[in-house]
Amino acid sequence: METAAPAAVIVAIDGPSGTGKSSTSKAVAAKLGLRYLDTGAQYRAITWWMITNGIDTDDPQAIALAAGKPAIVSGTDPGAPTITVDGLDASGPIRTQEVTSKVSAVSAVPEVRALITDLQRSIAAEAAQDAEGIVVEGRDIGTTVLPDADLKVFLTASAEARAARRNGELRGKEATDLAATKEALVKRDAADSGRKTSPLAKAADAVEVDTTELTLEQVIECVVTLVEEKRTVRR
Ligand SMILES: Nc1ncnc2c1ncn2[C@@H]1O[C@H](COP(=O)(O)OP(=O)(O)O)[C@@H](O)[C@H]1O
Ligand SMILES: Nc1ccn([C@H]2C[C@H](O)[C@@H](COP(=O)(O)OP(=O)(O)O)O2)c(=O)n1
Repeated sequence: METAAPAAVIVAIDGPSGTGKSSTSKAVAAKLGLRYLDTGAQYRAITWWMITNGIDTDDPQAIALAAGKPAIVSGTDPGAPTITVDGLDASGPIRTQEVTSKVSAVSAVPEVRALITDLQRSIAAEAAQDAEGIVVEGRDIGTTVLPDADLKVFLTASAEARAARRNGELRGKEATDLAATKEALVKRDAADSGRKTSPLAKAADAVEVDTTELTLEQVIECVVTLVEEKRTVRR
């Protein structure tokens, strides 16, 4: 008797900055043969385009008018994720402090969210058709983008732990002051949680994992187990 191919699995991972979403999502997707989408990179990409095209990032109307202009393309291989804007590799420029400081304002504009949300849904639908599924990480994936995801995980960690992790990444490049990193991170979380349109929030049916005292490997293992449980139930 022929067995039907297992249905694709859709995993949503949300949480504040520095909780380990990107590292965990990439590793889980690689281990389980799934695709990977970093939605924060897409909001960073549109922010970078606004800055380089002279759009005032404090002017929501100007942002809304320009939102449809850049073509943002995400590559979803967890081993080598890519992001381009109008065909240009944006992976470096989207990580500057200038983009980080402006991304919350740009991503709060409803027209930006509508466009990027559509893009995210089409990437997830394609992965469900052509691959074994996808891990999508961000702020509103479980609540708004993919409310029917098979598994929703909400990662948390203390602000101190998150600031220390971020400083570990920045060391030797830009600022390394722990208090300043923590302040900037808390400010961004507050903006992302406080905006009107699909704020950073835990979905009611998400599994919350506090990563403060866990190693990255422990978090990855925890999420892999949760995905495998879902797959077993459905097979
Ligand atoms: N549980 C953990 N323990 C220690 N460091 C971690 C842990 N999870 C992630 N990190 C590190 O913290 C930094 C931020 O992680 P990242 O995955 O980019 O978080 P996010 O995507 O939530 O902003 C990275 O340098 C990563 O290696
Ligand atoms: N689904 C998402 C993902 C990110 N954003 C916005 C809000 C975040 O502060 C920025 C940047 O997200 P990103 O995940 O790259 O941020 P960090 O890796 O935590 O620094 O994008 C969003 O509004 N919705």
